[in-house]
Amino acid sequence: MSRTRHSDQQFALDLDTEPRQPTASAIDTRHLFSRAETMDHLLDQWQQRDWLRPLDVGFARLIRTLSEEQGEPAPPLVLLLAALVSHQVGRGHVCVDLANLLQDADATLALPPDEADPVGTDEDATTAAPPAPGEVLSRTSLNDCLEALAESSAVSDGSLTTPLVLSGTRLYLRRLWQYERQIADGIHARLALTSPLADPDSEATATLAEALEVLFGSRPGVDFQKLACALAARNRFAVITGGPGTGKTTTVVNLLAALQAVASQSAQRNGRKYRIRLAAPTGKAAARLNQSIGDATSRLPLDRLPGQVTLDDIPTRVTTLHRLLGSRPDTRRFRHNRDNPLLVDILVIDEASMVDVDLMASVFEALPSTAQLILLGDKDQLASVDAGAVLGELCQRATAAHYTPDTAGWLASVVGGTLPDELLDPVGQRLDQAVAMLRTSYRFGDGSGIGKLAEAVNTNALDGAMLAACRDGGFDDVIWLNGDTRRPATDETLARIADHAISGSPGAFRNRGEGRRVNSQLLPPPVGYGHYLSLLNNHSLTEASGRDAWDELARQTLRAFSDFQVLCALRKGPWGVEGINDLVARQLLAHKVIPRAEGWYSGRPVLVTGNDYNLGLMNGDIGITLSVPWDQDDEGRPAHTLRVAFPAADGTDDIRWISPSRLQQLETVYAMTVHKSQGSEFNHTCLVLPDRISPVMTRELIYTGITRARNWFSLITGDAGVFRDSVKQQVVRASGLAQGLIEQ
Ligand SMILES: Nc1ncnc2c1ncn2[C@@H]1O[C@H](COP(=O)(O)OP(=O)(O)OP(=O)(O)O)[C@@H](O)[C@H]1O
Repeated sequence: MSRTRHSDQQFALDLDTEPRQPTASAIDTRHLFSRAETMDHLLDQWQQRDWLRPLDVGFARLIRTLSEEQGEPAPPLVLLLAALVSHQVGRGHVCVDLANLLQDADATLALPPDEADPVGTDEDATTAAPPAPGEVLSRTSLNDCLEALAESSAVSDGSLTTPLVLSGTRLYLRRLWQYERQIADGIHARLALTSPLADPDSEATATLAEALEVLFGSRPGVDFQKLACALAARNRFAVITGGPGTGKTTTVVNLLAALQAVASQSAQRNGRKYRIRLAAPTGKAAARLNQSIGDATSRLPLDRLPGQVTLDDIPTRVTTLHRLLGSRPDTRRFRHNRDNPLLVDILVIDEASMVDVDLMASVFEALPSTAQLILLGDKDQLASVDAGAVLGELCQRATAAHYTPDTAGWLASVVGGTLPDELLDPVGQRLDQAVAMLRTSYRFGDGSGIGKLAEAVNTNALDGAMLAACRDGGFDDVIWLNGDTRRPATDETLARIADHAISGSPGAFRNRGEGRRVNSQLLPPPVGYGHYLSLLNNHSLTEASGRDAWDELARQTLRAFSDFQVLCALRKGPWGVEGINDLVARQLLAHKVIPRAEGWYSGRPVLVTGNDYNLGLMNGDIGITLSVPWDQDDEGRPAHTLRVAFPAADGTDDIRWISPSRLQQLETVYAMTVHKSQGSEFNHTCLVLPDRISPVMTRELIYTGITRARNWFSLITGDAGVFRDSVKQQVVRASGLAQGLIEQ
């Protein structure tokens, strides 16, 4: 069978086609797999019900057109699978594993969606409901699918430029297959590079061991931070994963200091230090890392390290990945790529769980082939918004480590100590030897409810005792405001959320949240949004105040705003971000702490929802609207105007003031989705869960929501059972990255 190469441009056609007019005829299921028109009709009906996006159906249609142009009409089964793989990509999967799809289509596809019209209750009684995807797929088999795909000119194993790629039983959109390959190749090539540090008897290894001894000292048992440093130093690609406060930042700063010590002693490098860059996926995450990197760097015992390592050798500026790679307006292509690589020897990416396959592939493309890449992140957090779960997949085996005897021996000579047997594996894979998991949280002490609750959620151990402790004041730092009511009245609960959002309900915490110490520091009691608004409403600045004074007020207000954040699982409805934003704004207006509840007003907090390269704003940036006296009235006197204050993008303490009229994509942010909160941390976080479960409410989502709280966590549920049930739901994203690394 001949196959023709299609240009990439053809595949990039705008697939977001207009939906076709509804067709009233019933689907003749006998011809589903023999007539493309019948399959087309079925896909149309699924689209009309919002089960599929126009993009998914458009993609299937494009394949049909391209195949017909080749004189080889695509089998209807291929059209079906094309639409479904596109649907899955929209849900964050990199591919569809056909074996899983055929085994349990409903669960794999989450179709029909819960909120859609139930099948069989079509409003138009003359129209029979279309069969659901699960029912359609039950009429075929894995073999049929593989055969149909093998015969289609739209499919190849990737060696031809076809819109679909089949790898084993995994079916990909070509673009995503390419990203995955690029990542796997980049990792594999780096893991195959030999380093002088791999030789336990080399001078470089002796310097590394000496530096690690200075930085960490020796302690009984395994020091996982020291171990992580050693492994990451030895490999050109490494992952350090750990929950909140397990010392990822501390570890990486020590690692960079140790590597600079090795570089400065290396004859090969002639004393040249490494060029190091630090990056994070969002501005918010970059700003947070800036702060903690700065703190950790200032504690380095540089004078005791081997070599001449100075503060200048450890970068403290963290940039966003988009900025690092050189994003350009109106194109997805970055300035830095294979032809124009980054000038860097070591790149550290924090919050790597948020990086999707597309962006990660761009990182590998822009990195020089020998540059070292270190990923930091929490493997248990929600995966990226767009397709892929790169960090999660690379860390699949992190808990049990799987270190080989060779790695264990090397670690013993560099780090000291003996690894426990349960972390050893004589047949551990190459990647395992470059992954380290930090296991002790220094942020949450032993008594911390936030730490305990997060762990219980993560390990699916949310038992009655834990729920009772949250409900009945068993912890200093956790409250479940309405945990005593199984199914509270919606109005009452929403009113409670509104009150809580203003005050933070310190009275509901033990001792009103007073007198609590964390790491011997006395904490102020928990607050709500009333806190930052009172700062804003009671300042004493005037027209005569200089720009510095206004900058300082903005800084303080932004800091105070980050002391509290309501997080929602959902976007829409009364329990979602939209409903809660509206609810809180109305309550703040009723308390007269904001002048209006809609449009622009002093005190309005906003979240940027799309990158704006011209303004230098990134998706996820948060700003606060202030009334500033920088306008002039008709007589030339100073007049107040609204400006939105954003923290500087470069991680400095500067403030950027932007006129509201210039801001295009944004929303009010009294509430934000847990997804959007990734990479951020708030002193007090309130997680709102709705009154019924939905597929988006998963263990990862609840864990991410809880771990956004640094010191205080409150939970409000529309139905108590939803909390427990969400933790039982776990989503595994289909991808072939881990498999690809094994097969290389
Ligand atoms: N080995 C250690 N001994 C004592 N304290 C530590 C140790 N490692 C880290 N810490 C402290 O724990 C806190 C959290 O550390 P760090 O910021 O490095 O963790 P992280 O994993 O990067 O945190 P996050 O989850 O917020 O990104 C810091 O105050 C740090 O000083």
